Formats: sequence, structure tokens, C-alpha cells
Amino acid sequence: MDLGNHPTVESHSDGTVLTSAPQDTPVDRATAAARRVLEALLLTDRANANLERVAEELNGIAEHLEQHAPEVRERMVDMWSGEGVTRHDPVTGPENAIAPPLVLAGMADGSVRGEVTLTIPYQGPPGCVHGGVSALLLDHTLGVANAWAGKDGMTAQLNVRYHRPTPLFRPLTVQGRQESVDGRKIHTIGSITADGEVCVSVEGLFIDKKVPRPR
Ligand SMILES: CCCCCCCCCCCCCCCC(=O)SCCNC(=O)CCNC(=O)[C@H](O)C(C)(C)COP(=O)(O)OP(=O)(O)OC[C@H]1O[C@@H](n2cnc3c(N)ncnc32)[C@H](O)[C@@H]1OP(=O)(O)O
Repeated sequence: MDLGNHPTVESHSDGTVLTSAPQDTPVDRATAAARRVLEALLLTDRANANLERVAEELNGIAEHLEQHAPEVRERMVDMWSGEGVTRHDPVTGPENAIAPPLVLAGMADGSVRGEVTLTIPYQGPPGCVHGGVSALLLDHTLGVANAWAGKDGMTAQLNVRYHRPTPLFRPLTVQGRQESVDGRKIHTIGSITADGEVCVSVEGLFIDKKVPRPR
């Protein structure tokens, strides 16, 4: 990925927020509402008599949005301009309703970290985070850690170890740190902890390769 210019541990201070902060804009408010709908649909009583009307209204909203959508190619160019990936990615993007969203800060020791509480849409085992969701969060966090360290690339391997179930509804700390660079190979590690205990740890191999931004 061509991540463009971004802050690094060399150029920015401890605690620099690396992801896009939600803004008081119509698109961020609409996305936050969509996120709320995702959760409410899972929580509402299945016998809720109004679900037929809810389906109609949501389809009406989708049609309105589709009618105002430019060609995908054109949207992609726009998406990758400016802040690029951080506004629309599926982990930290305030414009992406499937993103929790996780907010990550860069630390002086070269690591990145953030706190997030995951709820019902991210459930795997009862009351626990889906393992694929943990892998998604960590893959992305390792990618941001590489960018913060000043050398990033594409994921070639992600070795995930699940130590204990990761709880929903509790604050989770997500961390990543670049360990070493060997030519084009970048080794990066990370973890998700809850109440000070490691739930998931990962080792990633990234290869220094860029996919150009659409123009
Ligand atoms: C401060 C920041 C602010 C924020 C700023 C924005 C931040 C924003 C962050 C975004 C964070 C996104 C984080 C998500 C990251 C993805 O989601 S990336 C998407 C998932 N990954 C992919 O799709 C990759 C698909 N695979 C590929 O494209 C290619 O296979 C690869 C991995 C790029 C490698 O291809 P290649 O360039 O042709 O590499 P190649 O020349 O074959 O191999 C180079 C070396 O690597 C080794 N190698 C290659 N692949 C492998 C492998 N799988 N296993 C072991 N060794 C391998 C080779 O053996 C070779 O070793 P040597 O012979 O040199 O010793």
C-alpha cells in the first residue's frame, strides 16, 4: 500500500494519535448511526412487529445513498486522497460502519497502542470476541506500527496465538511494535490484553512492497 506521508516516531512526539479522529461532520455522524443500527438489529426482539417497516426504511436509505454514488473508480481516487486509508479502513475508519473504530497512538518506544471495547457485532464464542476480528485488529495495528517505525509493507504472514477468550464489553488494549527489518522483510509483533492478561498475541511478517494509490 502507498500510505503517503505519515507521522513517524522520528518526527512526532509520544502519544501522537495516528488514526483519524471522528469529526462532527454529516458523514461521520451517518456512519456512527449505521454502526448503532448494526448493533440494535442484533439486540432487538426478533418478534419486534416493526421489523418489516425497518427493512423498508433501511432499503430506502440504501437506495438514496446508491443514487448519489459516483463511479467506484472515482470514489476510490477520492478515498485515497488526503488522510487516505485511515478514514475508511475496517479497523480505525470513522467513515466505515464495520470499524469499532479503534484509535491508535504512537509511543516513544516505537510501539503503537489503543483501547477499544467490542460489543455484540464482533461476537464469536458466547460473550467473547470472534478470533477473526482479533486477527483483523492486530493485522491492522501491526501495519500502523510499521508505518510509525518508518518502514511498512504488505502482510505476508500473520501467526496468531489465542491464549484465552477475549471478552466482549470490557476495555481491551491493542498493541503493536516493529521488532526488526531484514532487507525487505519486516518482523512485527502485537497483542490484545484484557485486565492485564494477554488474550491474543501475533507475530507478523511484512514485505516492503507498495500498491499504488488510485489516481
Ligand atoms: C504512523 C502511521 C500513521 C497511519 C498511516 C496509515 C497507516 C495505515 C496502516 C495500514 C495498515 C494496513 C495493514 C493491513 C495490511 C494488509 O492487509 S496487506 C493485505 C494482505 N496481504 C496481501 O494481500 C499480500 C499478498 N501477497 C503479495 O502481494 C506478495 O506475495 C508479497 C507478500 C508482497 C511478497 O511478494 P514479492 O514482493 O513478490 O516478494 P518476493 O520477491 O517473492 O519475496 C521477497 C522475500 O520475502 C519472502 N516472502 C515473500 N512472501 C513470503 C511469505 N508469505 N512467507 C515467508 N516469506 C515470504 C521471499 O521468500 C523473499 O525472501 P528472500 O528470497 O529475499 O530471502
